[in-house]
Amino acid sequence: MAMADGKGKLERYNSYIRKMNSSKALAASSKLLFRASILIALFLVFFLTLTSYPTEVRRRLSSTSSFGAASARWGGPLWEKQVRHSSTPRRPNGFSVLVTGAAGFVGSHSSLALKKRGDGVLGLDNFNDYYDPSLKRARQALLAKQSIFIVDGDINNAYLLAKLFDVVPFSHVLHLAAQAGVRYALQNPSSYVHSNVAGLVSLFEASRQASPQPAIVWASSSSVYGLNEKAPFSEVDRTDRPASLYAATKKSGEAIAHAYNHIYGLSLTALRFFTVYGPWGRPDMAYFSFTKDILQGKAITIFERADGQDVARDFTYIDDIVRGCIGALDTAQRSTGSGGRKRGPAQLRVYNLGNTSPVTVKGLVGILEGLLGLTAKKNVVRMPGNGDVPFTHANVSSSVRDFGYRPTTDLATGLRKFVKWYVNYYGIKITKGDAASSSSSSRYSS
Ligand SMILES: O=C(O)[C@H]1O[C@H](OP(=O)(O)OP(=O)(O)OC[C@H]2O[C@@H](n3ccc(=O)[nH]c3=O)[C@H](O)[C@@H]2O)[C@H](O)[C@@H](O)[C@H]1O
Repeated sequence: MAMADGKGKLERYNSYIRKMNSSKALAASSKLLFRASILIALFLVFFLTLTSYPTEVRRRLSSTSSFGAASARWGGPLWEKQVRHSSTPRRPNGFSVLVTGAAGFVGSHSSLALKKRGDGVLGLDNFNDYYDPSLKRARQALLAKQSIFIVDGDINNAYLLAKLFDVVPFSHVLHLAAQAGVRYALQNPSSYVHSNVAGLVSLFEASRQASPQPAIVWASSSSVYGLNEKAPFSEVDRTDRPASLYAATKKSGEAIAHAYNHIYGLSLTALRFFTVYGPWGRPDMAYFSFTKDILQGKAITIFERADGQDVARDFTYIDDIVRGCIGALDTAQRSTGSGGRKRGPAQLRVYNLGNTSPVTVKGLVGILEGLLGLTAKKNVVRMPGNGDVPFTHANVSSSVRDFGYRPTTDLATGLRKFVKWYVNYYGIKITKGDAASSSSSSRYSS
C-alpha cells in the first residue's frame, strides 16, 4: 500500500510538474506575444504619425530627430578638430562666430566677410532642397577654400547644438538658417513653423545653456510690417498685421527673442532684411527667376496691386546687408546669463536693413532687360492673395545711428553684378547687352 501510495504520489507529482511546465511555457509565449504586439503597435503609431506629415516635414524629421542619423554626419576627433580649427579667430580679440544657414545666400557672404577680417567662423546648414541644393554645395566649396567648415546638421537637433557649444566657446551666433520665401508658405506651412519657430527656440535653448552664452544676431524680415501703410517703415511702427505665415513666424521670432532676453539674459539683435539680392542669390526670388526665364524666352508674371498701381520693393544689395550684419555683431553686447540663469539685464535690439529707395517690380524687369539685351514676355496680373504686400520701404536711421549702416548700391549696379555672376556661374553666353562684356573668369564677386 505504502509502495502503491508512493507510486501514486510520484505520478501525481510528475503530472503536476508537466502541467506547471506547460502553463509556464504558455505564460512565456503569451508574454512574448504581448511584447511583440506592443512593439508592432508602437511601430504602427510611429509610422502612421510620420506618414501623415507632408513629405517635406518627414524628410526634415528623419534628418533631425534621430540622434543616430545625425551622429552619422558629425562627431569624432577629426570632426571636432575641424570644428575647432574653423572657429578659431586669427586676429587679436577676434570673434568666434557660429553662422547658421552658412550655405545660404546671406550666410555664405557673411561667413566669407567675417573670415576675411580674421574672425573664426563655423557654419551649420541642413542643405535642404527648398531650392537647388547644388547651389548650396557650390557655396560650401567656396567657403571651404577659405578654411570655413560647415557642419551638415539642423538647428532643431538639440544634441548637435549642445555638442557644438561644448566644443567651442562661441562669442557670437549669426543665426540666418530659416524657411525663407513669402509665397511658399501656402504650399508648405509646417516648414515655416519647423524652422522659424521650433528651430529658433532650439537655438535659443542651446545658447542660453552655453557657457559662455553667445550674443545672437538673427534674421527677421521686412515682411513683419505686413499691412502697415505708414512709409518709410520704422522699427517702432505696427507689426501686428502680418500678411503671410512667413511674416507671422518672423514676428513670432521677435516675441520669442524678447522672452529669452527677459528670462535668460541673452543678448539678442533682430535684423529686418528688405528683399536681399545679388550674386550667389536665391533662385526662388523674383530677380533670379526672372533672369532665368527671360534668358530662356519664357513669359514672366508681374503682380500689380488691386488698384492697378505697381508693386514695389526696397531691394537691398547683399554687400550692404553683410556690412549691416557685421555692424550689428560688432556692437552686440555680451549676454549676461550663465549656467542657464540671468545675471542682469541684457541688450535687446531690432533694426531695419534696407536700401531706402523702393523700385517697382516693372522697374526691376526693365533693368534686367537692359542688362540681358532681351525683351521680357510679360504677363501682368492682379496680385493674388498669397501673402505678398504691395510695397516695402525701410527707414534705417536706427542702424545708421548705432553702427553706421549705410547702403551704397543702387538696384542697377547691384543687378549688373548679379547678372555678371549668373551668366558666369551657369556658363551662359550673351551676345547683346552688358552681361557679356562684363563676364569675367572670377565666379564670385562680393
Ligand atoms: O524682405 C523680406 O523680408 C522678404 O524678401 C523677399 O520676399 P519678396 O519681397 O516677396 O521677394 P521676391 O519673392 O523676390 O518678390 C519680389 C517682388 O516681385 C514680385 N513678384 C514675385 C514673383 C512673381 O512671379 N512675380 C512678381 O511680380 C513680388 O510681388 C514682390 O513684389 C524674400 O523672398 C523673403 O524671404 C523675405 O526675406
